[in-house]
Amino acid sequence: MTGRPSPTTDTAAGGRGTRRALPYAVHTRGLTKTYPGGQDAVRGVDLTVATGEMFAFLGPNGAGKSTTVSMLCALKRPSAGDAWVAGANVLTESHLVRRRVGVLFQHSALEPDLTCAQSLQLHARLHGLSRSDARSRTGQVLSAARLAEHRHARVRTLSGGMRRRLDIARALLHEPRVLFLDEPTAGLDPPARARLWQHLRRLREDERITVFVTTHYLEEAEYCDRLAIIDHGRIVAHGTPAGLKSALGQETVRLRTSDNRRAAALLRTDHGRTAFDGGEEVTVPVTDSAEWLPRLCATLGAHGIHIHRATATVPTLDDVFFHHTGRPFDPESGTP
Ligand SMILES: Nc1ncnc2c1ncn2[C@@H]1O[C@H](COP(=O)(O)OP(=O)(O)OP(=O)(O)O)[C@@H](O)[C@H]1O
Repeated sequence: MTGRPSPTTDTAAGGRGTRRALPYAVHTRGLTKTYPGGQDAVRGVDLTVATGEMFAFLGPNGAGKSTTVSMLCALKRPSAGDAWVAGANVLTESHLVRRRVGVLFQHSALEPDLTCAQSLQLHARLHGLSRSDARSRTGQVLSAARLAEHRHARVRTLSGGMRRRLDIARALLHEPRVLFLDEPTAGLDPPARARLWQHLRRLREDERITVFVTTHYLEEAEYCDRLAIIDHGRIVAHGTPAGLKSALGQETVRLRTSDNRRAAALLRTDHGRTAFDGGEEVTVPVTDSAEWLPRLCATLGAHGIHIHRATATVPTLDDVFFHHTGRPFDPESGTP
């Protein structure tokens, strides 16, 4: 890979004042990671994330999200392929990559017994900031995190959501260009998750950074400009949430019947539809539910299957996942 021109070539030295507008914050080609022992965690990932985007990397547990993030942050070495992040190559310019990215992993890196300000100043010093710069940058990131009034509170006394905001503040201390967050909402209740997303959107505007978030919550991917779905180490779909859904050109008919298993089998054989028995209901992707709903119900009625409930819905990201993988999205199901 050495010597190949980077699609995000950046000759600026770094630092906010000298940043150049790069077309891509992240660009990968055939990015691959095979762990010792033969575990193929990431299998030839091609990905582009535009500068300034809020990007979601969606996949079930074990799909390869954390491994990809680690390679993009130059913390794990790819087994094959190329990747550039914020204009630097992860293999040949790993020191630049590490300087230009902020990363938040699932476990907090903060010292529970220090105060918020002490902990951040310590990390700022670890990034090489002078004592006075560390103090002033700590003040800035605490304000951006809406935690200025908690600066003297001990880290362990913060709520889960506040702690995550403080973790994000820590990742922003050295003014990264790309912020990677690995499942930032894990362990938070739904209202705290919604507040954290609001916070991320505000930060993206205020700090003018690219935000790359991994998640296994389908609804969180909806908050992003674009997303990629990873499954068993491969990208199965990428695009805007609306684009991915409309590309299906489908609505979903949902039927609760007296015999879902038989109903799904009948719709497959009689109508050639992809009918899935999800236990509670049968789902059938169709192009026009107004046309298909009566036809499907008539077929089931003719075979003596009673319909308790029939509804039609526009596509969801769940449907997108199903379309590309042939199975419903289950956060726990990704391990090869
Ligand atoms: N250090 C390692 N050695 C061997 N296998 C690993 C290692 N780290 C991860 N794996 C395996 O690689 C695959 C991808 O793991 P990874 O953690 O990247 O997935 P993930 O999508 O981030 O999952 P989660 O949502 O559970 O964090 C899994 O099968 C996992 O068991």
